Amino acid sequence: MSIYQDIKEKAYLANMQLPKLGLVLFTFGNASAADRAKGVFAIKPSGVAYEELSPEKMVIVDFEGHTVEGNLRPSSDTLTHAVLYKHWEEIGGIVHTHSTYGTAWAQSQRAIPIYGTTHADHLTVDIPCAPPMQDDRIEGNYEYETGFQIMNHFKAAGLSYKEVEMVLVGNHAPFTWGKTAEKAVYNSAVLEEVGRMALLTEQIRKDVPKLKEALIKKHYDRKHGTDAYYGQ
Ligand SMILES: O=C(CO)[C@@H](O)[C@@H](O)COP(=O)(O)O
Repeated sequence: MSIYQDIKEKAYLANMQLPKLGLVLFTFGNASAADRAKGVFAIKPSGVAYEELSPEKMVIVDFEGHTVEGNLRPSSDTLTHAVLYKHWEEIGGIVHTHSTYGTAWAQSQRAIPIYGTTHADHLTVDIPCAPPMQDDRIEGNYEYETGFQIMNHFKAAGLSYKEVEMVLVGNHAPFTWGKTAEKAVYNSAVLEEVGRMALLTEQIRKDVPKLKEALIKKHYDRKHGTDAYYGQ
């Protein structure tokens, strides 16, 4: 048995949640799980249908993006996962999907505005949207540069990856993360649902105001503050 069996199982289970939750169609996404002590992560092989996956098919990659174990080609998004694991040291899992509503906001190059308390239960800010990649970086090491596009946007916007565990990449799609792969999957589902609600909200009322600061604070603190009684 592989010395990486634990993260292979975790990555497999996280990937299998994506079609179950309606977050991917065909092979439109990937999940990974990291083992920080060993300096590696397990990720979905590229282009393999979810129903054909098994823990053994997960590919083990180091934080530089080099394959360490596995016979299949790792996901085409592997270098983006590697960059985020390398620089954001408390992440244990990452998910990338092309879920419909999240991707529609990303394609529109818009952050998802904080309109309601469902959003505020998870975040105190809009779900950020990193700008689309510049042409020269698309021509270069695109997936690696995508990782930096995300990190640079967080830095410029003064956001912490520990507090905001999700992002849209303009013209592309969502990425989410968390301390575990399971949490990264949860965050993908939250992003999708909050994105759906925000779109419907704007359709019902074009000039809808953002949620009041007092309600943002009340809802976020109830779930994440010092006397939180519930939460992930
Ligand atoms: O971003 C994209 C496509 O735009 C990829 O995430 C998606 O096709 C999945 O690719 P992989 O099968 O993981 O190589």
